[in-house]
Amino acid sequence: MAAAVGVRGAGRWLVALRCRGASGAAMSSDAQWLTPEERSQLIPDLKAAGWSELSERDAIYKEFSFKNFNQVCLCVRAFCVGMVTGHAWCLQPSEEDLRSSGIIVTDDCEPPCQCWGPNLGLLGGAAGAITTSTSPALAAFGFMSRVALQAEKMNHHPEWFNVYNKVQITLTSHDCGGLSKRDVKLAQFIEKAAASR
Ligand SMILES: C[C@H](O)[C@H](O)[C@H]1CNC2=NC(N)=NC(=O)C2=N1
Repeated sequence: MAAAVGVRGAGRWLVALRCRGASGAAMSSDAQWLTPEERSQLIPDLKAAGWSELSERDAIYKEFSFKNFNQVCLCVRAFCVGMVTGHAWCLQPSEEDLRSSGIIVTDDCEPPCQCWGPNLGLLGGAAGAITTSTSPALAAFGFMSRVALQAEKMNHHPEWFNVYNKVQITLTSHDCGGLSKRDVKLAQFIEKAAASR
């Protein structure tokens, strides 16, 4: 899978390790294994962020857990979508509509929220308010979607497992049979994606 390429320079042997694809052709420099120096520089940062090294193979692992987020008060009795000449169109989405869009509906608006229509001002007492938040499962899916797009862009894919709000991720480079710079780059992206949820 991997080949050691010796280069004679300045009286000593410099060794660069490259990963090889299925055809046996050396892959781009981006596909190189991590050098020992890079490992000692980059892996501690990832460990500090919660990644661990697997004992059974050269890979890193982290579990992400998602909670409710985007808690906002939403007007449901008068959910106004626009205004023309002083009149707002008010929809009345059912709880079922909201739930099927991944919105959690509870009755505990805290603090009591006021309902505002776009360009309209306070809608007043006619509008009922509920607390809403996106479901943890949907938060996990959103995170996975962002990671999946990046993985496609890099042509480098995580091994992952998702149940409800948990996403377990293992990163390794199959063509290298171990960690490469691509794993570090993807792990760094994953950290950002998890932080921006
Ligand atoms: C053919 C395709 O380019 C390869 O199979 C890519 C796809 N994604 C990959 N992802 C990972 N993690 N390792 C790889 O070696 C790899 N190779």
